[in-house]
Amino acid sequence: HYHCSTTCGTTSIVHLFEWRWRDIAEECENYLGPNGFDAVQISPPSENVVVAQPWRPWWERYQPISYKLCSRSGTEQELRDMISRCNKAGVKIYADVVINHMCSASAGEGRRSTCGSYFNASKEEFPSVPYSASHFNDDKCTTASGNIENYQDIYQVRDCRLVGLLDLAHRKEHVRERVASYMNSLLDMGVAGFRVDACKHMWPQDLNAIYGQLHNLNTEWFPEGSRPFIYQEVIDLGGEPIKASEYSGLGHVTEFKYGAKLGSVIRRWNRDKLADLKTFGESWGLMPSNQALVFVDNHDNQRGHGAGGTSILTFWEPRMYKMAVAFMLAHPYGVTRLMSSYRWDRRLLDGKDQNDWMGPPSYPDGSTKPVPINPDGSCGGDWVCEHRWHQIRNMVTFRNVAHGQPLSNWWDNGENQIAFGRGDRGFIVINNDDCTLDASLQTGMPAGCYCDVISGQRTAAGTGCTGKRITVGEDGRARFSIKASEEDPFVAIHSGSKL
Ligand SMILES: O=C(NCCCOc1c(-c2ccc(O)c(O)c2)oc2cc(O)cc(O)c2c1=O)[C@@H]1CCCN1C(=O)/C=C/c1ccc(O)c(O)c1
Ligand SMILES: [Ca+2]
Repeated sequence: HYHCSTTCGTTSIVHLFEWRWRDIAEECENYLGPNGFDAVQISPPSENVVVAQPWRPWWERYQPISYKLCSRSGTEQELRDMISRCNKAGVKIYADVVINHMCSASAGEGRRSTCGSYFNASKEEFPSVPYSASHFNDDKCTTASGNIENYQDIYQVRDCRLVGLLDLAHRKEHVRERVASYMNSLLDMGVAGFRVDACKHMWPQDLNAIYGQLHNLNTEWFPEGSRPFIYQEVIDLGGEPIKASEYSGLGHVTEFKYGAKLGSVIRRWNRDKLADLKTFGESWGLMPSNQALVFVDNHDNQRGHGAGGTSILTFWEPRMYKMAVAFMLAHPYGVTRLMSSYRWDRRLLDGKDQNDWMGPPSYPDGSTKPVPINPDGSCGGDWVCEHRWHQIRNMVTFRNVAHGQPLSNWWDNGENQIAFGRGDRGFIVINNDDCTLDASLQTGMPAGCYCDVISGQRTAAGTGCTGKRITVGEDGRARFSIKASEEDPFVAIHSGSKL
């Protein structure tokens, strides 16, 4: 209905990176469901190698040992419990699945794994799956080292080892069956979709064969015949022969150009300016909106060296970050994913963070710490919880309320002041100039008083605003005045924030 503040079109995914299953279950019930988040992307739930050097890096979870469901985030039972509780709270679970490879060839042998399963990397033996040497691509790879040496060679990129990771042979029926069985075990538990890791390194035809074996969603929570939502990680910033478009017929694809370009515009690099965003979308070389999974930053490129390079905005630069996230959530392009991070001891040296490998807040034994929620709703410890910042939370609601409405009433000053609406459901004004924005703008909204959801929101009683108040006249116009010095130099109103 008109004021569908949380249910009309839940549209945002939040990546609760490295969170434990028990904390995710709590978050679904206490926060994500009530605030209209669509889904949680969880870290890889499969058993992975325990890396000692560097000590327990975040990327150890991208080196599988088996498809047993025990990891740093918890046990299989805790995973099942979390999925059930989140589904009941109206929050879907999308699992990050690592199916291109197993662990590094140099990971040794023994039981240094999160479930204690035996493996022998040099002999390519993973008895808990089972995989053995014939299930890897050694005979297909043509490089001397067996590793990917040249990203311009599409055969190497698919059939050789990515940084030494044992490359699975998806052309073989046994491997396809094992991978599909792993994904089906998650679907049968109630998972609603997948973030498929490193898709650039797998052949579309093999992925198609695997996806074709996937079950429908569990009917305990989803309508009969529902299919998993799939979004594929393909790091394509141009310059490589492998394109995101090769995968878009199989499911959504991550659009890494989005965060890179948005970061450059908001940082005002290379004379990029906010007014240029009037045409943001396919004309910028991005993929069609209905294929795109978009984000400002992700778990890898927020550490500086990942895809998108140095223009990527992160929680380390909160003022620009909130502006970028607000723009992304207000703009109709793509399916939006929010990053929820932890802080680490960043140590920049010649532009590279020496500690970019650091894992989540943890105890001396390596186990991950819980996420404490403070009385004011922020997170304690080193958990950043960007998704709990009120500006971001309120823009998730904005996106839900504006779901399906077209971009409308664009205005800009030719520099770094812009405004645009979503039909008659929402309107946002952003000042990224060094001077005050002072303008009377056509909002397309019904006349009345609205609360700005960035500087505050409607009071619980719905009688007043805790932040700025915007009056829209009978002609749909409203006056906006935003100083360049404000902590958050942008204003947003929507039909759910009307008094
Ligand atoms: O220096 C590193 N890696 C080399 C540069 C990044 O290359 C990687 C890419 C990668 C990077 C850029 C591309 O264009 C591309 O096609 C692939 O994807 C991965 C996916 C995995 O599941 C596991 C990995 O170890 C990687 C990886 O190392 C450190 C040490 C090993 C892990 N790692 C890392 O930096 C780990 C990075 C990582 C891990 C998981 C991811 O999903 C991801 O996107 C990156
Ligand atoms: Ca591969």
